[in-house]
Amino acid sequence: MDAFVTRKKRKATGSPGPDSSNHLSEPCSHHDPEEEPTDVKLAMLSSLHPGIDQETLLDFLLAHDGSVPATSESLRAPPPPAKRLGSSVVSQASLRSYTTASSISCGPLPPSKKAKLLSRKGATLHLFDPLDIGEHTPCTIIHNFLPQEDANELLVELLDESKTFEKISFKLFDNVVASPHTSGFYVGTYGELEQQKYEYVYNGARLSDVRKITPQLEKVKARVQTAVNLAIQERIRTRYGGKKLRYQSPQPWCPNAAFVNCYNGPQESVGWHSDQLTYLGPRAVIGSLSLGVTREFRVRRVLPKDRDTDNNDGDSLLDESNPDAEGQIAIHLPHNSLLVMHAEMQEEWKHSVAPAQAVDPHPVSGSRRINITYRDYRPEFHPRLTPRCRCGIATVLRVVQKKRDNRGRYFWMCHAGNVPGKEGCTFFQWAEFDDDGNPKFKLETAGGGKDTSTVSAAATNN
Ligand SMILES: O=C(O)CCC(=O)C(=O)O
Ligand SMILES: [Fe+2]
Repeated sequence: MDAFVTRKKRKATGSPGPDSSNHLSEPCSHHDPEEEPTDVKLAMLSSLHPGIDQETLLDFLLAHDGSVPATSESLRAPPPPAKRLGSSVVSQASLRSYTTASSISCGPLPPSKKAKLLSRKGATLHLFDPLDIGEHTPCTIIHNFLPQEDANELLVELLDESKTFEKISFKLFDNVVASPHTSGFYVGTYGELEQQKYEYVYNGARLSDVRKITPQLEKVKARVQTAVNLAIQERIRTRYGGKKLRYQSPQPWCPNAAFVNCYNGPQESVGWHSDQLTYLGPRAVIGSLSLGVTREFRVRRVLPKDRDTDNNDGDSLLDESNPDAEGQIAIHLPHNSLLVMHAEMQEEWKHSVAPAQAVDPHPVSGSRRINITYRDYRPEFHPRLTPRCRCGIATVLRVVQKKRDNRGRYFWMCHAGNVPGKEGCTFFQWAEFDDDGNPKFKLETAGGGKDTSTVSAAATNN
C-alpha cells in the first residue's frame, strides 16, 4: 500500500480528462487524476485510512497543500487525529418555516423561482421533511414505503445474500483499490444474466458475480416501479413546469437491474460520485430503497468552473472539487425508505454515503445497512450498439459536469484504463441524442475510434 501513495501519479496519454464521476462502487467507477484531484485524493486517503472520516481527511489534506503522501504520513503519526469538534452540521426538523413566504403559500416553486438554497459553504444541511427534500434536492423520499413485513423479509433475504458479496476492485492510478463496502448485482432472468456477464462491461471489466433476482427483490420491484413513475410525473408537474427535461425518456421507468450494496458497520461508505449513465442513458432516474440502519446520504450540486480559473493554483482544493464548496445536504435514509433520484441528479449533482462515527443498531440487521438501487437498462444503450474504442471494449457514457463551455454535453470514452493491468486508449466522441434521449450513433466511428487530440481540448477540465 505504501507504493500506492508514493508512486507518482500517471496521466493517461492523450486522455481527454473530462471526468464527471469518482465512484468507489459499481457501476459508476470513474476517476481522472487531473480533473477530480480532491475527490480522488480523498478516495486514496480513505482506502489507506479507513477509520478516519472524510471531513478529517479533507482537513488534513488541505493542511498539507493537497499532498497525499504528506497527509498520509501525518495521519499515521501518533497520536491519532482527534475527531473534528464543533462540526459544521446544521440540523433542523423542517425547512418549512425558513423558506420564503411565497414558497409556502404557492406550493412547490417552478424551476425559475427556486427557493434560495439554504446549504452553505462548509456546512452540512440535514433535511428530514420530504417536502424540503423535494424542494432542495433532485430527490423524492417516501418513508415507510413497504408494508413493514415485506421490508423485513426483503432485509432478511438480502442480509443472507450479502454474506457472499464482495468489495469491488478498480484501478486508481497504477493501483488496485477496493470499494469501501460490498455489493451484488441482480437481473431478471437467466438470459439477462448471461448477457450481463458476457456482453456488458462494468468499470472496464466483465462483472463475474451477476445474480438472478431474488423472490423478495422481484416482489418489491413492481411497487418501486409504480412509486417511481408517480414521483417522476409529480416532479415534471411541480418542478419542471409540466414538461419532461430535454433528453429525459418519455417512456415509463421500468427497472430490470438492481445493485445491492451492503454497508457492514458505520465506517463502510461510498465516496462522492455520479452514477454511470452508460446503460441508462441521459437524464436517468434511479429508485433507491434503504433497509436496516439509518445512514446519511449526502448530495451536493456540481459547481461550474470557468476555463479562466482552471489550473490556476492550489485554490482548486478550496472550490468546486471541495465537497464543502457549496455545502452538502444530508438526507437521512431510515429503514424502509425509498429515495427517487430524479433526472437532474446524475448530470448536475454528486452523491455519497458518508462514513458515520456510530449508528443506531437495527433490530434485524444490527449495524448493517442494505441499499438497493433499481435501474432501467435501456435496450438502445446495449453495448452491442454503443461506440467501441481501439481496446475493443464498449465505451462509457459520461457528461461534462464542470466546465462551463461544454457543461451538460455527453461523450463516449474509453474506460479500459480502469482495468487492473490495462492501459486505456484515447477514444473520445461527443454523444448525440434526440430530445427523448435516444442515441444517434455515428456508424462510421462505431467499432473504429477517433483520436481525441482535437476534440478533447473542448472537454478538458470540464
Ligand atoms: O447506498 C446508497 O444509498 C447509495 C448507493 C449508490 O450511490 C450507488 O450504488 O451508486
Ligand atoms: Fe450512486
